Amino acid sequence: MSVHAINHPLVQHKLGLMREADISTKSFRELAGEVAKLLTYEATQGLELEDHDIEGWNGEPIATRRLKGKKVTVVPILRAGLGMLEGVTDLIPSARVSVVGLYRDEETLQPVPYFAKFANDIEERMAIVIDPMLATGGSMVATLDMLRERGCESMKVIVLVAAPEGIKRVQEAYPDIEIYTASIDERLDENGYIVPGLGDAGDKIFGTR
Ligand SMILES: O=P(O)(O)OC[C@H]1O[C@H](OP(=O)(O)OP(=O)(O)O)[C@H](O)[C@@H]1O
Ligand SMILES: O=c1cc[nH]c(=O)[nH]1
Ligand SMILES: [Mg+2]
Repeated sequence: MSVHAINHPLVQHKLGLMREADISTKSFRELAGEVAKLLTYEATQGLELEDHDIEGWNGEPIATRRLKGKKVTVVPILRAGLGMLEGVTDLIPSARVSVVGLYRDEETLQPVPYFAKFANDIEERMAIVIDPMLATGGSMVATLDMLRERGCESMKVIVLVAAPEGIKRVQEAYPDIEIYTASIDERLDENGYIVPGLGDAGDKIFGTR
């Protein structure tokens, strides 16, 4: 597995704004979508192209290229993953959306599933799983397990912030998966929150803090 920490200036600037203690719901939500879009640009670098000959503006043939390869399903992990969805589908408008609902039990830090609805042909698609926070990794691994059980072979992960603990957990369960993130942060605190992190991303996106 490779972890891609994206150091692009726009990503780093926007992530820095998201870390401000008194950020508004509006700004946090907008920035989550913007950073998700920039990370999607990076995560799709490897998509395959094929030759495509067309007739150009003056009637002459032009050799162009278009996307080949696998179809995509984007998989937001509820709730917070929804805050990244539009940023991703802006760049991949034809993607199907498969939704996984999980929350992390505050005491045990274990993921508790409450919803799942996948694209019908999930086994033919590349899944891009999106969630702002990769903390212990429990929610991400549970989601990847659901996808793999349904025959999905090709999976990528996009998170805004990742803890080393979460990366390790995903790496152990799925050695071949690529993770794209705006930052690998220092550690988890005693409550399983990423430090320095963003705080509770779901609450900040939905204004429920
Ligand atoms: O890596 P983990 O330790 O599993 O933690 C990360 C999960 O916790 C957060 O969701 P939360 O449980 O707060 O649900 P929410 O999105 O509904 O707020 C976050 O959005 C991830 O899904
Ligand atoms: O730092 C964290 C960890 C889990 N979930 C969050 O929203 N933030
Ligand atoms: Mg939350």
